[in-house]
Formats: sequence, C-alpha cells, structure tokens
Amino acid sequence: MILLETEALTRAYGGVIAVNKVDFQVESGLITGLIGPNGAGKTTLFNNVTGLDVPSAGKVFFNQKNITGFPAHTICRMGIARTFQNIRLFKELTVVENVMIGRHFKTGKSETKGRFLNAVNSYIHLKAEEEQIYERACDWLDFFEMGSMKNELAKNLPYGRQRELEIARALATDPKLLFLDEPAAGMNPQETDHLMATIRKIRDLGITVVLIEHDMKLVMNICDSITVLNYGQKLAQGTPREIKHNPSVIEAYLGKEEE
Ligand SMILES: Nc1ncnc2c1ncn2[C@@H]1O[C@H](COP(=O)(O)OP(=O)(O)OP(=O)(O)O)[C@@H](O)[C@H]1O
Repeated sequence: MILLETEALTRAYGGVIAVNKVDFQVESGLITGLIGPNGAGKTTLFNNVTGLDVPSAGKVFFNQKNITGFPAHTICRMGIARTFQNIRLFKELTVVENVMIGRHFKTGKSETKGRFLNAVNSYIHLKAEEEQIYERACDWLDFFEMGSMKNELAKNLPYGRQRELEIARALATDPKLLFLDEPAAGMNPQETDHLMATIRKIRDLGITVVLIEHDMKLVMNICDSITVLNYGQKLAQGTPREIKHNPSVIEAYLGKEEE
C-alpha cells in the first residue's frame, strides 16, 4: 500500500527549480531511501512534504488524503515526523526532556479547556498528562537503549547518541511515517552500524521510514526501495540492486567504482 505519494511536485525559488515535477512513492512499512548529488532537491522535497515549505505546483497525498500546503503542525498531528540535517537538540535540557518536547509538539497544550476547569482540576489534569508524557518518553528511551542516560544533559551525550536522540524525539509524536534527513552525517562507522540497527528496529515497529543519506553503505544495506533525484528531477526508482546497476545513476551520482 502506498502511504505517501507526490504528483508532479514542483518547488521553484525564482529561477531555480529545486524540485521539478517529481512523482515519489513511499510504500507502507518499508524503508525508502532518497539519494542524489548535492543540490539535487532532496531536502526541498522533504520540506514540501512535511509542511515546512509550500510547493509551487503538484500534489502531496498521505493515506490517500490531499495534504498539499498543509502547515507543519497539522501534518505532524496526522502522523508524519521528521529530523533535520543539523542537530537541533535542546542541549541544556536533559535527554528525557528533549523527548518530552517531541510529544508536546503533538498534543499541544489544552489552553481553552482551562477556562472550563477550575485551577485545581486544571493542575491535576496537566500533571497527569505530564506524567503520561514522561512515561512514554522513558519507553522510547528504553527502545533506544538510552534509559540509563535520561537525566544527562543532551550536550553530554556522544555525537551518535545525540543524533539518535533526535530520532527518539521525532518518534515521541507517534508517527506512522518518519523522515530522516542525513541521519548518519558525521557519524563514525560504529555509530553508523548502530544507527542502521536502530532504523531497522523502527521499521519493525511498523513505522514507515524515508531517509536522505549520502552514506551508500547505509542506504544499500537497509533500504527496501530507493529513489534518485538529480537536478530536481526523478532519475530512477528501484531496489538497491537495481539502483546500484543503473547506468544513469552511476553516471550522475554513484560513480564508476561502485560494483
Ligand atoms: N530557500 C531557498 N531559496 C533559494 N534556493 C533554494 C532554497 N532552498 C533550496 N534552494 C536551492 O534548491 C536546490 C536544491 O537544494 P536542496 O537543499 O533541496 O538539495 P539537496 O539534494 O538536499 O542537497 P544536499 O545533499 O546538499 O543537502 C539547490 O540549488 C539550492 O540552492
């Protein structure tokens, strides 16, 4: 089943057509890779699908529903989460607080309800809600084998763990679909191996994953399907094996040394 689909998605910035009539499909339950040279339009596609940017033309469908141009918070509540190319943690907050913030993105605060409750009820309600959010954040940290680090400041975690913490925060919104923008960037080989196992575990929970990545070992190892962008256009789509042997992809991106 197709979970997310774009139809002729286009985003132009003045004369630069960053994404040019791209038809992109994400199959439910799989890991889909989005690859291509620098400036190919990968992040722009992510931004236009997750509501951080508005397409110039074309459509985006999630679960068959047209979500084109919806704001980011609505898209998040519908079940799409993402991480960013650069680390965006709250470094002076603890690990568990960083994950709890993710959950707050989803729930928002019940501001209007407060008018109908007296102050005490409102306090009890919020406290219970906060405790639930805390418990759920701890569950996610256990999933990431970071339970013992929950009270550390985020800035004190090793780099690879900080990047995984961002993924934990995105997952705290309970998404059906998770977009990861260069999750392995800056990681050493051990951290990348750990990340690969983590992403597989996320897929095994039934969460669909789409990732932009330049680390071809990671992409070829864990993706079920790969889409290649080049100069804003879709160059190819297929299994890792098909992509590895596609002459246009070798020419535009992978280079001849790939077997
Ligand atoms: N806000 C913007 N204003 C103007 N041009 C932009 C903007 N965002 C992206 N671009 C241009 O659109 C093109 C695609 O950029 P994008 O960041 O999507 O590529 P990318 O494939 O994610 O690259 P990388 O692998 O380097 O992250 C580039 O030419 C870029 O300069």
